[in-house]
Amino acid sequence: MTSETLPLTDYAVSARGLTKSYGHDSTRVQALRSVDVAFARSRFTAIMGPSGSGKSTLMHCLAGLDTADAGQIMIGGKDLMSMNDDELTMMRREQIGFVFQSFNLVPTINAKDNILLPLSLAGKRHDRDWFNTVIEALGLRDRLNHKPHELSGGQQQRVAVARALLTRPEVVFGDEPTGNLDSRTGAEVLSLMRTSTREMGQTIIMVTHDPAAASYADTVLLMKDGQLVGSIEEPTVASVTEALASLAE
Ligand SMILES: Nc1ncnc2c1ncn2[C@@H]1O[C@H](COP(=O)(O)OP(=O)(O)OP(=O)(O)O)[C@@H](O)[C@H]1O
Repeated sequence: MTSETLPLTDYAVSARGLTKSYGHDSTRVQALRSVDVAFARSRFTAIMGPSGSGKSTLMHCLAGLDTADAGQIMIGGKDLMSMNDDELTMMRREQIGFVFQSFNLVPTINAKDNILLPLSLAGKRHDRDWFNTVIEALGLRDRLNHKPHELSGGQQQRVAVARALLTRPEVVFGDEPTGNLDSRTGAEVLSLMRTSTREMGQTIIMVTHDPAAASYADTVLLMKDGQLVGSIEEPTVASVTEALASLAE
């Protein structure tokens, strides 16, 4: 079934007519121009495009971190735009995982407590079996008692990925998740993210500038001037690099 034929509720995340501008009058920038997009479950999608094309704005709106001016966003069958602040906070805590370039771990607590933090904040107990599955998959078993500064960059990012996966969110958003890692460590983290889509059914949406990172995704969406202008299935470094070059023309 192609993405066009699925009803919107069958997607982990979808948006229709998403529009967003910044500034006023002469400084006004149209960051998103009526974007329609849908992300099927258990898929790893990368969003790419030239600087200023609207990638971060799209991701921040989809994740409820920024507010679109108009349009509809559905996450797990729920309408994000109609939620009040409390509902949005709950949605972000329980249905959305985040992996940022800067890891964003709490420095004073160990890896295990960092991984459990979103559940602790929500006042929920963790499912031990799932915790063990995630820890084993990410190779973190012998690092759980270490504080972030006692871990390498790659290990810190694996802790952040584990934290994102632990709530079994509808979607994990990655914002240049390997931007601070060397290429070998980045490749390791990306493989683990891809494994989580294949073996755990996780849906992942990642913004990146790096064709090598994007080649781990199932699909690359291409943006230009606040619009989606194309997509690549089963991307390779070469096909992504070529597509980006033609966008820049
Ligand atoms: N807070 C803001 N205030 C004003 N303009 C903004 C703001 N955030 C983004 N913009 C503008 O909106 C447009 C889209 O920006 P966005 O950050 O989404 O692009 P991007 O594709 O993620 O860029 P990059 O690859 O450089 O991170 C740009 O023209 C940018 O200058």
